Amino acid sequence: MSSVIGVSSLYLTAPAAKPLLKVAATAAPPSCFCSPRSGPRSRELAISAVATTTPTSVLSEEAFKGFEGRPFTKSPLEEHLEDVDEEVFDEEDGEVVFGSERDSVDGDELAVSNLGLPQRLVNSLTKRGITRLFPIQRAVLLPALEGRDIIARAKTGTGKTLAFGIPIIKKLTEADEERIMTRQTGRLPRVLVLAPTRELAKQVEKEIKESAPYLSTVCKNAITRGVDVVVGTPGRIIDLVNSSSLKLSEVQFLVLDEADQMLAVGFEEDVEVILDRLPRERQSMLFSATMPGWVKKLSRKHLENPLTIDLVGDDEEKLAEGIRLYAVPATASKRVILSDLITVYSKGGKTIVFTQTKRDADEVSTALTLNGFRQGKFTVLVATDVAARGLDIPNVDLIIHYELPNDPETFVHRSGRTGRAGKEGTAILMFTGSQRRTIKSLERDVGCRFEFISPPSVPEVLESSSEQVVATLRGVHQESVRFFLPSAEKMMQERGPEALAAALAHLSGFSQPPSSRSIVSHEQGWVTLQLTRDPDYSRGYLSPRSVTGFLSDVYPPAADEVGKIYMIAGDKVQGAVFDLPEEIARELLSRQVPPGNTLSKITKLPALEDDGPRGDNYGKFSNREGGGRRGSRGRSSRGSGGWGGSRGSGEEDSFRHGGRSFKSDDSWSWSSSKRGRDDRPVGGRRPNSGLGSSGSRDSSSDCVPGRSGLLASFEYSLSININTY
Ligand SMILES: Nc1ncnc2c1ncn2[C@@H]1O[C@H](COP(=O)(O)OP(=O)(O)OP(=O)(O)O)[C@@H](O)[C@H]1O
Repeated sequence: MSSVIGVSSLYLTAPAAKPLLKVAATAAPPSCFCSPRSGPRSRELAISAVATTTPTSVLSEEAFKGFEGRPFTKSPLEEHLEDVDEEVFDEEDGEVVFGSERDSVDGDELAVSNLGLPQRLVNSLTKRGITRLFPIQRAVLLPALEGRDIIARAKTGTGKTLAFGIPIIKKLTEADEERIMTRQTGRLPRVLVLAPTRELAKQVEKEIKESAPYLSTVCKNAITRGVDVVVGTPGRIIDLVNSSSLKLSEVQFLVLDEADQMLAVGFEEDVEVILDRLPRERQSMLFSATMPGWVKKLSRKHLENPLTIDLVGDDEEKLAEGIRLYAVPATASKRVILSDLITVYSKGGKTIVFTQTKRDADEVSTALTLNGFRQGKFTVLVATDVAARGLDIPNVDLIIHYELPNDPETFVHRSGRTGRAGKEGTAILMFTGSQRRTIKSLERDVGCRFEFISPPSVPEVLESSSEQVVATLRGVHQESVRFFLPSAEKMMQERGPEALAAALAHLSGFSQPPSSRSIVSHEQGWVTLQLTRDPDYSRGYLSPRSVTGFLSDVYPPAADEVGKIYMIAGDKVQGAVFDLPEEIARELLSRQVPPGNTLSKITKLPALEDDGPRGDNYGKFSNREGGGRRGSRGRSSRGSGGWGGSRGSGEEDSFRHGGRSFKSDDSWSWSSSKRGRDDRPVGGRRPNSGLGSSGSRDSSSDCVPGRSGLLASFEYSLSININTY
């Protein structure tokens, strides 16, 4: 987990060659400096706000409004920093500010009303419930107001949009107020925000519009009417520039949102063309989860002396806090398990189910529908990875990875659709037996831990269904209730509380008694048994063959009917689990078993041994440079070392995984032949295939208005199953 747990401060690493650090220091207790991150390559400074200056740039007083009363004196640590040997810093990376999402500042220092922001901006932020800055917003604000170019990274859902939005809006608003500018029609845009997908572009537009309704922000149209902020995908922006509908000559602020994703969806050329056409005098901010070679090259060429702000770091968990992680084996009947997971874990709230391809999304959403999930039980969006990045749908409670993501970034972004803006959420990974090792890789890459759970048992599903139905009943209108009162009273007289229980059972979809169900295959009418053997009584290890032998000794029909036998993982226990038809299991359990053997019906699966080669594409696809396995490369020895890692732009997309070395193209045919049993399509589709093969252009088409519009837009590329109460 995080190496900075319990340290509520920002960490600053600075090149000693640039010692002019100015620190708004609240002297941090010495313990703050004892982070394990301290190492030969970095020095850390605990501060509550940081600004840097170079000999040629002077901090404007304005930038520090709201931080009055905290003089810019050198802290003892800052003085120490100035004595630090130059060699310990990586000159190439320039100035880097590390921090943590856990950073907290007491008091009202981060209250938006105390930051010297224009009153109009404060009012609209407050109206939206945004009263205090989040850590990334705090970290970006001061250097951005100073005019620095910035490269930044923070976890999902932590408010990156307003991190660049607030300083830019402040500057635009003040410029307008100073000039008492009449809002000319036909004025040219001063801000250009590039986003990798139209959904994300639309969302950024919405966020800026709601924060500064007095500015004119457009996603694609109305440009001729005069505009302050233009947000779009590179493809769309290029089209507009080429058709002379958009002129970039007045752009003062450029934002590249999800820069690494631009690369992944094939926008690199468009981005470069656009950047070449922008005025050189401008401020640029680049947000990126990873730093593949292309992004590094881009920032070297187009950003000036950028300040890097990294609130994720190499060692920390890459997921936002507040996301509970579960992994559930789904050896068969995945869709049934999916339905049960949603029932039990969504608690009636919003769920997003991620699949890898549109076809799978279609199938899953159809299956959910067929399973009767249009009864208003829950709200589910089934989506491919195109929805994984950036989408800010409020209050999503549950993410289900119906199929394993191809790389750690996709996992982080999919999961990050919940647990946003400091809220809690749950992400569940469905895996098959052969994917157990991939989960270990994922844990290592993302720096997270899964709790392994069993598919929900029938009683769990019943209980959750009942709770949800009860919650739904609370929403039934009094007027309607009135009509049913006479019948209810009559039933209560006849059957007492049972009458209500029957109604709940029916509404939960359990009019018929629930039959037993295997927790391995989830098949109805089957149960799962566990056999364990005391090593003192046995010669040699338990194996599937010896389990069958045991069954034929105890009750031969059981040996004939037994399903696939899974061995329990670990050296301590010799055991196996297997499915049997309910009747046969009952008979078997009534028989005497040889001493040292224990046979029981189970409702939770123990950890099982791997049972074959990986059945997934984890690590085989990735952003062409930045994603994939990086563990052993460069200085980030763990996790997404693409950020600041040493992987050069010239490297090919080959990476090691689990002892095997893949090259994307070669590995495809290898994987195609292996994947049949996984019930997934074969062929050379990349993870973003929801966009189509020419995904980048598709994604740059028109934006869709509003939240409902946003969801509706997925109908072009994704399947949706949205149920509302
Ligand atoms: N200071 C704040 N206080 C409360 N809510 C905020 C604040 N800043 C942003 N938010 C809200 O938090 C949510 C997440 O913000 P945003 O979409 O910018 O996150 P993000 O970091 O860009 O996430 P992702 O990496 O997934 O794209 C949004 O609904 C936004 O309105």
